[in-house]
Parts: sequence; structure tokens; C-alpha cells
Amino acid sequence: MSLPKRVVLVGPMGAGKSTIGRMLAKELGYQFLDSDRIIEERCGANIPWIFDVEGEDGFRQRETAMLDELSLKHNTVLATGGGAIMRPENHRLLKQDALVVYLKTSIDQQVERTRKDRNRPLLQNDDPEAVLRKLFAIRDPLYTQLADIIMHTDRKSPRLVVRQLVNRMNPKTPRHKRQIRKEGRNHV
Ligand SMILES: Nc1ncnc2c1ncn2[C@@H]1O[C@H](COP(=O)(O)OP(=O)(O)OP(=O)(O)O)[C@@H](O)[C@H]1O
Ligand SMILES: O=C(O)C1=C[C@@H](O)[C@@H](O)[C@H](O)C1
Ligand SMILES: [Mg+2]
Repeated sequence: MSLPKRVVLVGPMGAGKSTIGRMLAKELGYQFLDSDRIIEERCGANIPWIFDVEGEDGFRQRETAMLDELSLKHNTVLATGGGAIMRPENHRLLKQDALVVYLKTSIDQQVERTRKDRNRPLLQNDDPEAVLRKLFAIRDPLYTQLADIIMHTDRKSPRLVVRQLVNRMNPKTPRHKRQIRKEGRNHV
């Protein structure tokens, strides 16, 4: 099986899209793109500031424009924001030429992994767990519907998730042969 032109990671806050995306890109020899970070760079402001000044709707407009631009970039691994699946018009942009991977993660793990981070405006309130639970109820069916692969991440290190993903993309190739392919010798 040949590699997909793009790998697009979807899933809730704390699923590990950014962490795993960076490692997976390295493993595949692809460019890593993180839509949240690129939006921040372009805007010259962080996500909490964008939410404060432009509201969530302003952020979602920027996000759709970013997903449109990034949908054209091949040989990339894209870490999306947790809410990228919320606008129906984004679905085509996420799926274009892509293998879509849903990093499925329990609420407990989402809470644990986002606990100390202040960069997620939707969770800056008294009961982030209740918010994550509510978002999961709405979003889990959308992530599931879009996904080509559903990868569970609980009780797995990021390294193990990456290894399992690479195996799912190319199940018959032993690791040492994948390494040779990565190095450019395709006659294994
Ligand atoms: N499989 C894992 N096991 C343990 N910790 C993890 C795992 N994946 C990610 N983490 C940790 O969880 C935290 C959140 O991960 P990350 O920022 O990659 O999530 P995200 O899906 O990109 O979230 P967001 O949607 O908010 O951008 C990080 O501190 C990361 O190190
Ligand atoms: O789940 C969400 O709606 C969000 C997740 C983050 O990745 C950011 O895109 C932003 O904080 C909103
Ligand atoms: Mg992220």
C-alpha cells in the first residue's frame, strides 16, 4: 500500500493530535502542520486572544480558511484543532486527498492531559470536565463519521500510537524494510 498524500488527525483537546502529528510526520518523512499554531502565527496572537477579541465565530472563520489552504498541501501530517469538525463545510477540506485518523481518547485522559494548559479558552472555567463531556457527546459522532482509522490513545505512549498508525498504513512491511524505503531505496 502506498502512503496517503496527507494524514489528517482529528479528535478532542488532549487527544494528542499535535504531539503525535509531529512524531508521525518525522516517521513518514512528511511536513508537520498544526492548524492552531499556524493560525496563531498568521494572526500574531494566541488562541485565547482571538477568542476574546473575535469570539469563537471569528476563530472558526480563520480555521476554515486555514483548512482550505492546507488541504492543498501534499506529503503533510496535519494536526487539526479539536473543533475543526464542527463546520460542515470543513469536512470536504479535511477529507481531501487525506487519510483521516480519529485519535479517540477517554474524558478522564482528556481532563488529565489538558489540566495545566491555559491555551484552550473553552476549558478556562470552573468545570472543564463537564465541558469536555458535553463536547464529546456532540463531536464523537462527527469524528467517527469522518475517520478512515479510529485509533484509541488511552494507556498508550505517543510513540506506541505512532508505531500502530504506521503499521495500519503499511501493515505488511516490517520495520527495517520501511526504514530502507524511507531512505529512498525502493527495491527491498
Ligand atoms: N498518548 C499520550 N499519552 C500521554 N500523554 C499524552 C499522549 N498524547 C498526548 N499527550 C500529552 O497530552 C497533552 C496534550 O496533547 P496535545 O497538545 O498533543 O493534544 P491536542 O490533541 O493537540 O489538543 P488540542 O486540540 O487542544 O490542540 C500534551 O502535554 C502531551 O504531551
Ligand atoms: O475543541 C475546540 O473547539 C478547540 C480546540 C483547540 O485545538 C483550539 O482549536 C481551540 O482552543 C478550540
Ligand atoms: Mg493541538
